[in-house]
Amino acid sequence: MAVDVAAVPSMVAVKSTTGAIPPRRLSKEELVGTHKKHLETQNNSPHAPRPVKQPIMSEAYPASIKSIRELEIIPLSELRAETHHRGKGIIVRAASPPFVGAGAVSVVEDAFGNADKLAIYNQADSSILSGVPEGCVVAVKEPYYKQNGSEDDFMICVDHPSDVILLRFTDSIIPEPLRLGPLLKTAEEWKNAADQAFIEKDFPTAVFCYTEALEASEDDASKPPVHTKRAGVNLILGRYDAAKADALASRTSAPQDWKAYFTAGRAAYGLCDYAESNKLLTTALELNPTNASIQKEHARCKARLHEEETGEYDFAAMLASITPHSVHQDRGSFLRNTRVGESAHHGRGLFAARDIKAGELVFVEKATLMPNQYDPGRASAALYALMVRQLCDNPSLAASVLTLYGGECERTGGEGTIVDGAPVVDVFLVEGIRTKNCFSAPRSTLEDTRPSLPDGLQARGLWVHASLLNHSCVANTMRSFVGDMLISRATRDIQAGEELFQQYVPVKPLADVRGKLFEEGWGFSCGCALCAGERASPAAKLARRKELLDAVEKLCNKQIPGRELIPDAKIRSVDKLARQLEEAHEAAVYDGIPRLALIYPCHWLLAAHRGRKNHGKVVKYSMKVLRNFGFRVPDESEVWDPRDIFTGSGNATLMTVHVVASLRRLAESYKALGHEEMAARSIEAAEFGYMLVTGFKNDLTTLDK
Ligand SMILES: C[S@@+](CC[C@H](N)C(=O)[O-])C[C@H]1O[C@@H](n2cnc3c(N)ncnc32)[C@H](O)[C@@H]1O
Repeated sequence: MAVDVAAVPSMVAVKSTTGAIPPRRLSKEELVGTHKKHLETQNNSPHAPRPVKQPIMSEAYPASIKSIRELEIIPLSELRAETHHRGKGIIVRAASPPFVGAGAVSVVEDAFGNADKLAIYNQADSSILSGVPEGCVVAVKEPYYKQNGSEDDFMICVDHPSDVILLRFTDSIIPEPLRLGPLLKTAEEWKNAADQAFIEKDFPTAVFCYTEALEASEDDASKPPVHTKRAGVNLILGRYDAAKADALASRTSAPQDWKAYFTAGRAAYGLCDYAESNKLLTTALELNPTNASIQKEHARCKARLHEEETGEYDFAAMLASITPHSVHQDRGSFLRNTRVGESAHHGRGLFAARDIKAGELVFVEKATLMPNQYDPGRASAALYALMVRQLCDNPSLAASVLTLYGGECERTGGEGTIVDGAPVVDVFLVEGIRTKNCFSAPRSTLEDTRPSLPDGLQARGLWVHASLLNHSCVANTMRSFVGDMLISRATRDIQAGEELFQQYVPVKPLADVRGKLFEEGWGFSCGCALCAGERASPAAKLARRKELLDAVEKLCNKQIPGRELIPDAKIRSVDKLARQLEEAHEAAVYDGIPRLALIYPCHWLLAAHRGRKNHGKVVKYSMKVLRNFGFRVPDESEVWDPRDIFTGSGNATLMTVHVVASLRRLAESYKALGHEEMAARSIEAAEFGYMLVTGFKNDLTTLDK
């Protein structure tokens, strides 16, 4: 089932019945009656988009880490309202087809003749439980029972996908009255049913039936072909861990084992484990050296290993390959310039594994998870849904994803472990990790710098390596995107062993506004050279800077002039405010750090003088803009080398596309003033800066298009 996502509002309403067994609940007939009406609506619009129920963190509760076999099985009649039944479980049979919306809602019955409603959320569409078939028996671990509207209307609400398990028909835990007995008897019958489901493209059912075939099989010799088939279906479903395990289980020590190694190699490739994939494909090739499919996959894998090793990418070709339907790049991640270590600022951080020169690649990382969803109303929910799905489908992901910082979210320590055959996935932890670690990414940063392309649409993604970077407003790395590839370059020379930082979000000019953003969004107080430096400035000075910046913004309408002629009087007014603002930056505090509040007025003056072809003034204000970003430039336009600003400005510079734009204006005016050499140097510096911003060498004229 396609998951088309949008956030779903919470329906929680804590009622007076909290903790009590409800005196009355809807009867089975009432439940079925209402359910049928819902099903009729569903049947009228079978392809309606399926929303995602994104967790509400204030309602967080941990996923069960117990096996159903450790829990006390209770009847539905013992469920208490608004209660998490710790230490308890229920076993129920679906007595209706599901109503499929944000979750799958079914009428269920237990072995004691009770009926109730069961709502299962957050199941991947690769799981049968995303649409609980009528007649199947499920166990719900440590269920939560909630009021659902009217006084007698309740439902069992399962948020964590691992809190519900589909029981095999032969499972001895199923109480007698719920037992149907196996629908099919022999392994052969199950295999045939699986083959049929496969033909009908019902892959989750095919996996279920192949699993039953393996369980029903009485001789080991008949199992390898079933493993081979289940491996193939798991590969289609993107369940790469299971596909690899099945493929390896299908080996028989015969030359035909090349198929097993080939499938296992493709599964390892799907997990982006190219070293493992290479090993498996090499073995496949040794067993079947002339097979063209293996040769092709092997060559592809080698190309990924080459990228991982060298950091050599054809970024322009990658960009050209992007279409609205395809943003994912088949590339390896180049991470060897960096290492993970303990940060003095917070938890883990990334460090330079060698000296890295300004402009060099720090790392290039393929997204661990990034849905092709750029709709602002859906991008976050899509990433959340993908994270949950992948953690269910590929338990090996837990090692990198679930160890990421999750904010205040409580952990039991059991997250990611396999219980009752499935990984424990706590949706609140997943959401906590998403909010603290995800990045927004345009389809391409280069395209995003075009003034004529103002859509500003961004997907949300998770890059597990990049998310280990701590924040600094004056970061020594800068990220850009080509599809789902994150490119990180050094904004200045970095020595081996130095901690690497990135800006989490564009930095706000006023220290208090900026600080609040970090505190509220990520729970930290920034200690970078800029923030620490500005803390030494008294509140009265900050208030003065705010007042003056407000005045300039109001006077100029927060716009930047184009080529139009701005009246002298207005230029003089802005100039006066800019000088006062400059005076409100104490020399002792701001020596060697950016003066962000001055960037807008200087940028405005640069543009206003450009409109009047006042080239000397354009040079002056371009240099001021650079200075205010923290770059070391002389006060006056003497002979100097703009190409040195990235390496000779200390460790407190701030890099954005506006630096590039100012360098271009500088070049233009130097040229108009006849300083050809200075113009050429400025252009070289602008090109270098544009490479930092966009991730690779690009033509500056894109900024005019
Ligand atoms: C994506 S994580 C960064 C990696 C993190 N240090 C870890 O151990 O996984 C984001 C969290 O790191 C912390 N953090 C990031 N930059 C920081 C800084 N400059 N100072 C203090 N804490 C910081 C904040 O708690 C933030 O919510």
